[in-house]
Amino acid sequence: MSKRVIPIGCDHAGYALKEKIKEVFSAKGYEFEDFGCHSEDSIDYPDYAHPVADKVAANEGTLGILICGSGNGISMTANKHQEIRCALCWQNEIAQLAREHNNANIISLPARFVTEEAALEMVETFLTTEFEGGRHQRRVDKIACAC
Ligand SMILES: O=C(CO)[C@H](O)[C@H](O)[C@H](O)COP(=O)(O)O
Repeated sequence: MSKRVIPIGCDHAGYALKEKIKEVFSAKGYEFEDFGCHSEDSIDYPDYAHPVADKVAANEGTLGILICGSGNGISMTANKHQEIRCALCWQNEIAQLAREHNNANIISLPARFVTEEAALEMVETFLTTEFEGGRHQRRVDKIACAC
């Protein structure tokens, strides 16, 4: 799966921002695999977070995007997957550090608490920032547990 293809998902609170992200980043050459939801009708975020997490987990090097109201429920769900490091981000430097230090492979955005402009900046940063490795690799390796 090309790194330019981005699995994306949301709940009803994140629907409008998901559509904006797709519009803006499609124009920049990214493609999206959209796992829904597809309207602002109330739904349950785990039903949309798990498929995105499955897709990212199955395709090493792929980066995904999840969006809900607070960003919490959707990231909690994704982080149940062993291979997923989903980072809840609310400002650009957090998104940068999520990639540089944590090798996060999904960004979680809190649509009800960030501006559209801030969210788009975070997505740009997340998709274009590389993991630094080194001491951070050692720490990331320790996240996984056998429990
Ligand atoms: O925690 C959440 C899931 O990650 C989100 O904030 C949801 O979007 C939120 O709980 C939805 O709330 P609503 O009152 O059902 O719109």
